[in-house]
Amino acid sequence: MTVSAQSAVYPLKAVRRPIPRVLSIAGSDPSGGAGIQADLKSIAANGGYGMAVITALTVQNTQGVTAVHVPPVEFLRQQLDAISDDITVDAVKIGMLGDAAVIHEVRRWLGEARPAVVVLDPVMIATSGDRLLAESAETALRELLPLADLVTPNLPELAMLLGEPEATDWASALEQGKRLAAACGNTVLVKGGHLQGAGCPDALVNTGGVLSQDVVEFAGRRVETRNSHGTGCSLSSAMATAKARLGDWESALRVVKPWLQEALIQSEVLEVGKGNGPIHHFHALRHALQPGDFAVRMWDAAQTELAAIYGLDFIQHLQSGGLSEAQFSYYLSQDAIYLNGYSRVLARASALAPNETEQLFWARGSQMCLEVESELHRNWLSGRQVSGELGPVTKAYVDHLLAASASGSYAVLLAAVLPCYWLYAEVGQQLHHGYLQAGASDEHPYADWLRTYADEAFAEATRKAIDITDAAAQAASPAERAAMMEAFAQSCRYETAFFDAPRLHG
Ligand SMILES: Nc1ncnc2c1ncn2[C@@H]1O[C@H](COP(=O)(O)OP(=O)(O)OP(=O)(O)O)[C@@H](O)[C@H]1O
Ligand SMILES: Cc1ncc(CO)c(N)n1
Repeated sequence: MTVSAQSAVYPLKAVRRPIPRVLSIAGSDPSGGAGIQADLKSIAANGGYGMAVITALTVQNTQGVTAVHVPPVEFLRQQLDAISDDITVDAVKIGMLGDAAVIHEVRRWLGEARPAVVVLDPVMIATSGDRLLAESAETALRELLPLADLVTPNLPELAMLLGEPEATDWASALEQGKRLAAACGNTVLVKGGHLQGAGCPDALVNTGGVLSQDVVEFAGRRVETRNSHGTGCSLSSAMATAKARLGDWESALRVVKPWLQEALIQSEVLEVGKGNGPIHHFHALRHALQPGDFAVRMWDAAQTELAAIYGLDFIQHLQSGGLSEAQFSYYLSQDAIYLNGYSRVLARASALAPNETEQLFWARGSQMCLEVESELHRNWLSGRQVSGELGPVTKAYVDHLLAASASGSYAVLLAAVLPCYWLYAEVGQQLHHGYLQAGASDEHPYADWLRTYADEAFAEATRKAIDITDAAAQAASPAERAAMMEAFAQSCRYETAFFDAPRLHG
């Protein structure tokens, strides 16, 4: 076998500029879905540093454009020169130009600044059908085409630039693309967005041998959505960015097309406007968890078990006073055994804690468990008939906690230990409240026990334990967070089982 220099197993592309500096010269869309607003999002989402020189202001929302204001061209010149006097521009995307004076000014600037990559989106008419380029400026726009490396017309724009009728099928759109590319001497991105059918293809067309073939097609599925406002702006600025980063148009469209398709698919979550809504440029960005977010998720996950706990005979009879002495004694004895195991697990949390504050918090919790355990023996269990044998639910619950402590993840361990604080505090408060509501009778057989329940110091410790666990979730990886939710939910189920164990095993 001969080994050639071109036979790399995985031919890596040379990165041209890791974070290209990309300038958008375009109009403003205050609704944020098109124009420079879309361009800046698109540039950032595709790994570039975005800049913007505004050619025109539009009064626009997802339903249409109602006014256009083109500021003095002198001011445009100052903006463009301010950028190129100071900053190396790796790529330029040109969008809405408004009128012929603006086009001439941009043309002058391109001739002087000579940016390495120029993408021209020949914007004439908005998705809503409103004009964004004065009719008298169409000739000036045609003359600008040869200064661009890539032109990205939609089908009506392609037809207008050629002075031909609009293509109604993909094959004739590609033929028109070839004619425009040959006329301008550059690459044309022919877009299938305006065609009908299940597919939504795009193609890069260049008749000068720049591409691997004259026509390079990229198949795509049509996304069923009204949210197509600004797809053309987003595509052209993403292409400018990806070209500067990856070095060639084909590599650029290979990453940009799937990105755009996903942005269309996920656009529904944005819920912006009543008309043609924007696409979701940052669909790939995982939003960082904010403080309190994970606590809410855990609380939501605990609701089913909490409802189950309130429905248990044990809890209802403890509240009413009808609970049998045997079941109450079983519960107390298992609680003492459980607390001993729980104390060891909290000591492990203390050992894994990332700082002294948390180390001390769990160490104190661990110590408190042992104190409560001996108080149970001293004050509650000494006069009772109890076996002191390890029950099946107690064993399973403690084993689950020990397994979580063996996982080595502080965050997962905290999620496992939290329900014992949180659900117990919650149930305790409800039981105590119910006892007070019913008149706080001394005749209640479990009056002493119910009085100990609503302990403010324990509620405070519970709040702190929730905050620490929430913070640990913020620092955790997505996989670790999933394991946290699993460990938390499992402990919640054991909390329910623990209250139900006296009925089954007592
Ligand atoms: N429904 C869709 N599903 C998938 N891709 C689409 C859809 N609509 C448009 N696209 C893609 O979006 C890009 C822009 O295409 P389109 O032909 O809509 O441009 P445009 O008319 O200039 O956009 P704009 O709506 O911003 O004026 C192309 O890559 C096209 O394939
Ligand atoms: C400012 C601006 N530029 C371009 C378009 C094309 O979508 C638009 N709607 N608004």
